[in-house]
Amino acid sequence: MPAIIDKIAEALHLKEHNSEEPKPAEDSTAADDAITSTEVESAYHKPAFESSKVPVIFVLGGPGAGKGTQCANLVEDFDFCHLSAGDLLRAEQNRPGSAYGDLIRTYIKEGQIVPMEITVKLLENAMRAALEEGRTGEGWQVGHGRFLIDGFPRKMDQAIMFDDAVCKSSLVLFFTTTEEEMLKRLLKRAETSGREDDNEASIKKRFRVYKEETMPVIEYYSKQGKVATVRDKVLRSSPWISTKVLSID
Ligand SMILES: Nc1ncnc2c1ncn2[C@@H]1O[C@H](COP(=O)(O)OP(=O)(O)OP(=O)(O)O)[C@@H](O)[C@H]1O
Ligand SMILES: O=c1ccn([C@@H]2O[C@H](COP(=O)(O)O)[C@@H](O)[C@H]2O)c(=O)[nH]1
Repeated sequence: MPAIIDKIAEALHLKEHNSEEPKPAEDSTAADDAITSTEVESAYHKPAFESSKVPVIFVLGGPGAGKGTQCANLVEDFDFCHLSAGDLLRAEQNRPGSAYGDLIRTYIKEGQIVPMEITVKLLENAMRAALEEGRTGEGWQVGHGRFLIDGFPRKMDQAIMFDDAVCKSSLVLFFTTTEEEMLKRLLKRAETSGREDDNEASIKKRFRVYKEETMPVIEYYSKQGKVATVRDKVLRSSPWISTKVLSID
């Protein structure tokens, strides 16, 4: 089985892994029983969803790296609910009566990152709605579900807010290719996408924001051993075939 599937299976608790095995209780002393203020605080500021019941996989990569394309494959393979942060923002932008429509439009056109409170709330609401839908399938039962969150977190503040307040992420799938290739793909996509940011000026701004704001997020999760990278040379050999057949380095 290719390594990427192992990583996903582990994130979905389908696979045995040793790192978080509960340790058998040892004889305790009064000192051992003391609780720290950090423990008390974290008990009162729990994320909305528990990662053991609701595994979340972030999907990151530059604009046009193929995140959305590969997510569609993973949905079929693993029964994920796929939430694209960009799609949720565009839906909110176009929702009649939205207080944030104009703000979101301006940020997207400029390739800037919308204030985190808006995006994190949209994601939390969408997750809650999916969990309450009564969906069936692998990983789905009352209070349980599995999510692929595409194009998020784009910035460190979002990553921390989501992990703390919504759900601790289990894995980051990182799709990477050259800027030249991404530009070519996005200009091609522009012929049909109707996206206001699929034009050369916006794309260049998105590349800059990606390097300055999103790469540090990938490094942050990488240091935690949570990143699985899929490189373009692997993707290119089978671009339309499920990630199932791909390997990672
Ligand atoms: N491996 C690939 N080889 C060639 N073209 C691809 C490949 N993957 C995706 N594409 C095409 O490139 C374009 C961008 O892909 P996609 O929308 O999946 O990227 P994305 O990373 O989700 O982009 P964005 O962040 O801008 O939403 C699409 O038109 C898609 O059909
Ligand atoms: O967390 C996010 C995700 C996206 N945005 C804005 O949306 C556009 C388009 O995102 P795609 O993932 O390419 O659909 C992005 O350039 C940002 O402006 C965001 O602000 N926060």
